[in-house]
Amino acid sequence: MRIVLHGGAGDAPDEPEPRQEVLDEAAAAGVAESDPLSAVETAVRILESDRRFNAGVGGAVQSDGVVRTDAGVMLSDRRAGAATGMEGVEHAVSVARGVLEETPHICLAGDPAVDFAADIGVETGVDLFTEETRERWDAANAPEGSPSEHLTWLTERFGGSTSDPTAQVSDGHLAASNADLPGHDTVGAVATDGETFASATSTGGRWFALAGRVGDVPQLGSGFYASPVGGASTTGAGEDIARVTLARRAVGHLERGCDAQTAADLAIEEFDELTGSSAGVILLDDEGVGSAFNSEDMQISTASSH
Ligand SMILES: NC(=O)C[C@H](N)C(=O)O
Repeated sequence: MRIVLHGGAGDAPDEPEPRQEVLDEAAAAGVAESDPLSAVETAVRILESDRRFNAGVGGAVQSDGVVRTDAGVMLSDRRAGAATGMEGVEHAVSVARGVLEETPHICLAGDPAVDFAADIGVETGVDLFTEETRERWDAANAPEGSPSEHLTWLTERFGGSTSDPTAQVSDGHLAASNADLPGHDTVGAVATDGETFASATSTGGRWFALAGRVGDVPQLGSGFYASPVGGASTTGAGEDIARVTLARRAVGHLERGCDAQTAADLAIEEFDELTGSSAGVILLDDEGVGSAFNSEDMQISTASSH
């Protein structure tokens, strides 16, 4: 088994060493599994449980003061599952796996996704706040009121208009890093046993997004993708990642014959040109690993059992 993980693209983390240790521990636990889907699930679950990452516990808070989690998983044969907008679900990746394995669908959302999680034995009702995220939320003085009343307040904090692509081009780099808690970011993994690739990505989304916002992570081809030649997991400004279907784009470069590093570099170069925003990607193919980002930092870890 071979695996590569990322701990999110964003500002330089304030606790790089302990984060790296957790990433390395997750990679080691992943390669010990017997199939790629279990490898990515096991690795991502460890990261979801660590408060230093924006996934599961420690996830970003939406404009109504709720942490909602999202995840997606995909296999080389294009079976896929995702789950989004779940309150109180730490292990979104396991719900996404459940959607892949147990349903004829590729994505479940909101309260019904939480009910499905409970039905398949994924713990629900978990407090996803940490001391740090609680303090940050309390200091933000969110206004009471309807979603439209939240918009002025959140647009200032979210870092620019997300409905105006021109604004994203001019200040996308700022927008991506502005709102996120430094060093707390989306997590993802890609693994292979030499035959099948599995990709997984999990997140709490972006800080101060409008309640109900769904980013790239549970969108097939944006936050995650796999095909017979390899797999990808992305991180960064989700609206912009979705605009260019970054994970699909990166795997497309593998399909056209690029090695994993060239494919990752090309995908981020194109993303940068098209959106002016910030993102990162990890890729795995038969030969090796690729990773690229245009944010300040993106920690990764790789492990192999042979
Ligand atoms: N930090 C991240 O990677 C956030 C994630 N891509 C989202 O937009 O939901």
